[in-house]
Amino acid sequence: MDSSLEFSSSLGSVSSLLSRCRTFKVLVIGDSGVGKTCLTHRLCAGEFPRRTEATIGVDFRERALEIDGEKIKLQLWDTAGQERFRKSLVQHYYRNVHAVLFVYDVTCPASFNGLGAWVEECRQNSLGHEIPRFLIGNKSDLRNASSTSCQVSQELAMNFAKTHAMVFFETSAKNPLKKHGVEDIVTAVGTTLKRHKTPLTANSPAYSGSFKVHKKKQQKELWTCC
Ligand SMILES: Nc1nc2c(ncn2[C@@H]2O[C@H](COP(=O)(O)OP(=O)(O)OP(=O)(O)O)[C@@H](O)[C@H]2O)c(=O)[nH]1
Ligand SMILES: [Mg+2]
Repeated sequence: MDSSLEFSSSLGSVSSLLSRCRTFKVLVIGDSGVGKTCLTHRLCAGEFPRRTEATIGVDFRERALEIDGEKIKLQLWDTAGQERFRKSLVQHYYRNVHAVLFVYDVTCPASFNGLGAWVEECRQNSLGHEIPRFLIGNKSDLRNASSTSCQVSQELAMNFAKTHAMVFFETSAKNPLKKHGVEDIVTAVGTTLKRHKTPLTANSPAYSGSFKVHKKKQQKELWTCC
């Protein structure tokens, strides 16, 4: 081979190596209507979607970030909360997961009480205890608007997080105050994963779009609510 050609092709592979970054699969689970889609939009695009529909199957979103000089990518799997839209995909959700975000709605105690079932689903799909878990109470902007009897206290959530070895955050995908910013979540997940020693997917293809469960007929949205 021509030596100049050889040199330029090896330069090409070096630059492609440099542009690769470790990609981590982050599963986002929780009851329907807690705001997983809005939250992942906020984490990845920095905005609150004007309108959402119940997720069918899974939607993929990516967020690139830099931690201590290393560029990494979080590949967020925004899963369907409704059983009928997720059941055939559950095993795919859990394959090669690097972290899990458990989301509930702070103004909907039912969604908090439902967390046990999500922890159980993780167990049934052999999610190891070494996989970092994060508990996120969403819709904190509604705390002042709803009565305290219909809210999940931070103390209760912190106890749950402690029992299940989760890192706890409360935030709002709609109106994140600086104090409860979603960037803190991104940084915490990224920092934890960067340190983590699990095998990583390097150079994995960029995911975007969605993977739908086949629907027989269009069904109306069903939000769990208080
Ligand atoms: N006030 C407020 N509303 C929110 C917030 N996040 C989501 N919502 C609203 O909650 C509803 C459900 O949000 P989604 O993100 O679609 O819920 P989901 O968890 O993805 O639901 P599934 O896809 O069915 O599992 C929508 O009407 C959102 O506008 C928030 O932080 N504050
Ligand atoms: Mg959704």
